[in-house]
Amino acid sequence: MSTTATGAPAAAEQDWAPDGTLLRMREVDMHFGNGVHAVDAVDLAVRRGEFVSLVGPSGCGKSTLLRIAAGLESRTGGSMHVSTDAIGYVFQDPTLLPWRTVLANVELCTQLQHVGKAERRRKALDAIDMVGLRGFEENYPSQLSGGMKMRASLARALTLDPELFLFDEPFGAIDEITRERLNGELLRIFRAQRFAGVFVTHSIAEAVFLSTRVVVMSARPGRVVGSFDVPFDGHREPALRADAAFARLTGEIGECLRDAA
Ligand SMILES: Nc1ncnc2c1ncn2[C@@H]1O[C@H](COP(=O)(O)OP(=O)(O)OP(=O)(O)O)[C@@H](O)[C@H]1O
Repeated sequence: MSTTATGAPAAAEQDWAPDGTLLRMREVDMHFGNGVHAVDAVDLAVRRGEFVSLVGPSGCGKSTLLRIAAGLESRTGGSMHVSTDAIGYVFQDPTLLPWRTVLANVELCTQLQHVGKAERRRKALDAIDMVGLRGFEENYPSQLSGGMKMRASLARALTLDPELFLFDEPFGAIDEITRERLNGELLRIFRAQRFAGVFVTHSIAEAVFLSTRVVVMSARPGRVVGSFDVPFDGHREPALRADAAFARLTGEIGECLRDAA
């Protein structure tokens, strides 16, 4: 999917991302019809193999930006290029269908894409394996914990083999220990798949632990006010959170966030 500033398809730009940039926003603006100016001239570029977290005060337009990137919302200004159709989206709510088992929920997206039965079963079982839900295929959502529901939601998105993976605060409602475990598992999946990730969170520690870069947004209308490269290598262990360099970086980002609020 590649669009111009007016939203029209730009066929000539199909191969526009030779450097692996899968998402590029330039001066993206969002004015809602009710007069809310949510996003103000945001520049954001994310390459394959980059995991970028967005942090910012509540209501600064983080979810709006993700929705624009996914094509769920039309920006009112600026330009955007998304150079893949393989987009995964994980919402804050796991959005599982209560009458379907874990396996049937995870098969839903590929089923909607008319992927053949054997292939979608294989993809679903692979994804269930990847998120650590093996053995729970026949359970219904009501039989799962919050963390397990989120794993199922993640697995469903993984079946699409996303090249651009968008996460809207997926672990916000999950207890801290489970959240840390899920962070480790998401990092492992990212290392294996090397998609381009954009992750919205209110937790600076989560952003630093997961990301290659953390982008700080101002209060509404959201502008980018800071961008911090995360220097740690991909093999991050939970103990990293106690590291002095980790604390220094979260401190700097926190300061930027306080100035931006
Ligand atoms: N469809 C809409 N119509 C009108 N206003 C909207 C719409 N969607 C979001 N907004 C407004 O746009 C602003 C940004 O909302 P958004 O959900 O993007 O913020 P956020 O940074 O993700 O917030 P939070 O961190 O609390 O989840 C808010 O003031 C919100 O009320």
